[in-house]
Amino acid sequence: MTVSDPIVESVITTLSRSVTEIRQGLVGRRGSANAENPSGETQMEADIWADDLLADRLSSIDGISQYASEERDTVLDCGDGDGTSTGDGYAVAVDPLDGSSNLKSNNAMGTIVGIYDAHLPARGDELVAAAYVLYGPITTMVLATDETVSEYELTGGERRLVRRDVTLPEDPVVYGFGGRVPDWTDEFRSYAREIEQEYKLRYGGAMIGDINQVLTYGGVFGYPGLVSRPEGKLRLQFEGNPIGYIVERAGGRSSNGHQSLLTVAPNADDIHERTPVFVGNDALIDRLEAELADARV
Ligand SMILES: O=P(O)(O)OC[C@H]1O[C@](O)(COP(=O)(O)O)[C@@H](O)[C@@H]1O
Ligand SMILES: [Mg+2]
Ligand SMILES: [Mg+2]
Repeated sequence: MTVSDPIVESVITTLSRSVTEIRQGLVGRRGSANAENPSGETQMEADIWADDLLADRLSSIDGISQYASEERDTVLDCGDGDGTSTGDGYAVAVDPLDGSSNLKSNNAMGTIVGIYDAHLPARGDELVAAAYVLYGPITTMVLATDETVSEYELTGGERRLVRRDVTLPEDPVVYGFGGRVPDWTDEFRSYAREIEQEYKLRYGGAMIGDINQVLTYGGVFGYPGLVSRPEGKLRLQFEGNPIGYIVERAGGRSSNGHQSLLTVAPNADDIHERTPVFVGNDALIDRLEAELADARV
């Protein structure tokens, strides 16, 4: 199934062709690079390598004007004119390897790409498409556009549609929350205590693995603001917005605890801005926002 927007289609085709190589290239790159990314986290060799590979390929696509990623300080200007609303192309924001600390223990990881019809940093509702790749026992991709959400299996550079019109199951089954429990706020802890009585825990240390559980079974994923770090851990441009877009297109909700992630105005001076992230079935996000609202009054 091809995407009607040719620039989005080119990005998705390029991503699909690159993931076999990324997957194979993880072998031998499981060590730390002895460097920090702009968020102050230790980079793995594979983080830097996957970022270089995707920057090279995505920035040379006709119609892509900016490339930004979690692993580089500044936005790369690819200066490409075309017929998009900014007049100079779409911007791609990438998490080249999501959950790369799982490389050491050989657990799930992902790649996330958001395609914005705006200059970065941008609001999530400027996304025209977003996709994630899950490196599990098999490699899959979930792609959301304004039209639909689809799941593909990726092999040998090809993508094969396995699920069309993906929607969140109505009856939630799973939950996963990040951060250490003593570092949770009282309000979030009381929400979590209720949720854990009702649903099954699924938390794997890679957001993409956990999000795919929620999209498959229904439920809620959250990485909350912490007492020691109220802004949370995940990044708005590279993680919160694309995942919020995918889950909302699949019929669920996203939130920073108070409003849809897609309506958050980004800090123009900080492409690496962090945000609390919550996504899942409507009712579970409504309950969360109600609980956190109590903390504000
Ligand atoms: O180790 P923690 O605190 O549970 O954090 C895990 C979270 O951090 C992340 O690994 C952050 O993403 P990166 O690996 O891309 O930095 C998420 O995938 C995951 O949900
Ligand atoms: Mg990540
Ligand atoms: Mg990453």
